[in-house]
Amino acid sequence: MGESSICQVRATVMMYDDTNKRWVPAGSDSPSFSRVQIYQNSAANTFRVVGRKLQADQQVVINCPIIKGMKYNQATPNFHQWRDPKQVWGLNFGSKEDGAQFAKSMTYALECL
Ligand SMILES: CC(=O)N[C@@H](Cc1ccccc1Cl)C(=O)N1CC[C@@H]2C=C[C@H]3CC[C@@H](C(=O)N4CC[C@@H]5C=C[C@H]6CC[C@@H](C(=O)O)N6C(=O)[C@H]54)N3C(=O)[C@H]21
Repeated sequence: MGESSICQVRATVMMYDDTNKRWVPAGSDSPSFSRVQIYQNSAANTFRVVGRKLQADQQVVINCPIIKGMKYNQATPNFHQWRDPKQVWGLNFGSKEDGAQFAKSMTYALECL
C-alpha cells in the first residue's frame, strides 16, 4: 500500500531566509501558487507535505516529512508555518478555507504520529 493524498490546497510555498531575515518563495524567485498536498503512508504511519508548482513544469518546491511533536503555527488564517531541523516553512494559502482544510489535515497527521 503506497501513499494517499489526504488533502490538496493551493498555496504559495515560502521559506524563511534567516541570513537575510526575509521570506523567499520556495523553488524559483517568482512567488506563484503550488498544489500542496499531505500524503499519508498508512502502512508506515508516516506523513509528508508535497508541493508542486501549478505552472507547466510542476517543479517540486516542498517535500517535507511531518515530524511527531512538530508545532504547527497558524500565524494568520491565510499564513501558517512550521520549523523543520534546517529551516522554517510558510504556506500562504489562496483562501482561508484552504488554510482551514490544510490545518485540519495537518492536525490529524500530528495526532496520528
Ligand atoms: C518561536 C518561533 O519559531 N516562532 C516562529 C513562528 C512559529 C511559532 C511556533 C511554532 C512554529 C513557528 Cl515557525 C516565528 O515567529 N517566525 C518564524 C520565522 C518568521 C519570520 C519573521 C517574522 C516576521 C513577522 C512574522 C511573520 O513571518 N509573519 C506574520 C504574519 C505574516 C504573514 C504572511 C507572510 C507572507 C510573507 C511575509 C509577508 O507578510 O511579507 N509574511 C510574514 O511576515 C508573516 N514572523 C514570524 O512568524 C517568524
